[in-house]
Amino acid sequence: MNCHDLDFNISRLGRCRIPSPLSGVRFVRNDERVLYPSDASAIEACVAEGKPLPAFEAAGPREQIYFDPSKLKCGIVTCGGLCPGLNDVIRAIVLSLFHHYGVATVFGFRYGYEGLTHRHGHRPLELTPRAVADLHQKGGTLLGSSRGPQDVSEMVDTLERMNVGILFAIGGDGTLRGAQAVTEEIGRRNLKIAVIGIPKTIDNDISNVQNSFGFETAVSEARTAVYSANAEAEGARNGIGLVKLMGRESGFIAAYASLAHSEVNFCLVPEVPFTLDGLLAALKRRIESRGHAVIVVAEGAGQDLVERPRETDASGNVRLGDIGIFLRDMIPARLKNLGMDVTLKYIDPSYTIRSMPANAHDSVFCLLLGHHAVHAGMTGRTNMLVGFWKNEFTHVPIPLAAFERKRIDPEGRLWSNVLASTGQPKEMM
Ligand SMILES: Nc1ncnc2c1ncn2[C@@H]1O[C@H](COP(=O)(O)OP(=O)(O)OP(=O)(O)O)[C@@H](O)[C@H]1O
Ligand SMILES: O=P(O)(O)OC[C@H]1O[C@](O)(CO)[C@@H](O)[C@@H]1O
Repeated sequence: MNCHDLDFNISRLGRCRIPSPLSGVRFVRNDERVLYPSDASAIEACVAEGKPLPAFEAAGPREQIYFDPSKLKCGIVTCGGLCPGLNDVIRAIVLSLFHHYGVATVFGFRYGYEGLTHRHGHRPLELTPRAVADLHQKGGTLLGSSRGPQDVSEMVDTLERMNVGILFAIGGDGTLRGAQAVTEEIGRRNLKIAVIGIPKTIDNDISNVQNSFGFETAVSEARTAVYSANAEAEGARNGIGLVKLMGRESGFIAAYASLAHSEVNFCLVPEVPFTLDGLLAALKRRIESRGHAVIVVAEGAGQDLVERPRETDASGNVRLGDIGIFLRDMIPARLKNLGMDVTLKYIDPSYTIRSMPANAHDSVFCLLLGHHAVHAGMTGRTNMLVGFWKNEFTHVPIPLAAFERKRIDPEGRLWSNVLASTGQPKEMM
């Protein structure tokens, strides 16, 4: 992607026309920009060529809004896998709409995009401040979620019939592509409906978004599993603790959990290929010298080593082979052939982690994401998501976020840290 692609104008429904009551909003932000990228050479190149520096629009409340709060109805939908903080975001949107702007009608569409079609018969929930009061204390999503294609035209029919002015779509790259398809259909019908995305991915793999909500909770829960794996490994002769964590194409949870617990000896991520022989040789050396080892593997790592189901899930995401089970079975068997008996304990906390309530930091993050989503929607912005970049909340056009995954740069600073703490991956090839 050319860095100038980021110097954009966010889509808007039209000119702002209604003075905002901004009852509870303390400050109003002008159209500031958050520079991208932080890479000095890219910035120097822009300056040398006389081009404007690429930037995201800063998020925040504006002096004028597009919708009339007294007539506005909004909808919220959650799609894809669970993630800590989903309920916090739902609650933040409802409370911001109500308290900051005086919007009283918010529908919660049930079970993902299914709830926007009529054929599944899911009736929307009415989300009042009272209905969401304690929501942030629970994991999961009040609304339910789903995968699988839905008829976009039918979804827009529902929005039109229910007179929804802003749809908030909370989900991963699939959900965001769906939100874009909905926006395009809205445009074809010339309707005044805004669609705002809030990126949800436990894998932290949305492009042009520095951090996504739930990731920090996931890392801290993953660290608990790594502690247990380490205790099990140290408690046995030739003990190995093996932990599998989520991360289909991006190994951020595995990498950060490894950094958070520097006892991890091998961190295997999708971005860095390895061979079984290389891993076994390094593992054997480690156990010979220290008597135990801890391995963290992301679910998408080593896919060339395992049998893959040749299937997709309902949304078309490729199903992965189970690298955790493969290593659990292969490591003791192959090390035995090499003359070493080991005791391996396997921990897969994936679903436990992603269904947790958000930790304190993620709760704050979700609250602010929800508020910024409401501010953006109220001004008539559309086909965008609320991002986070250089510690600023930003407006990111959906096409810049949903079509290419963010992945670990193996040569980058994070990965250098992983190398420094494990000292292993390069010799495992
Ligand atoms: N191009 C698209 N047009 C319309 N709907 C889409 C499109 N791409 C994905 N969707 C829909 O978006 C929903 C969520 O997609 P998906 O199941 O891939 O989860 P996700 O949002 O990527 O979250 P996760 O990160 O948990 O996988 C599904 O109902 C899927 O059918
Ligand atoms: O089992 P499910 O619900 O389809 O979700 C699994 C996937 O969802 C993710 O958590 C992304 O949200 C991936 O890491 C994982 O592969």
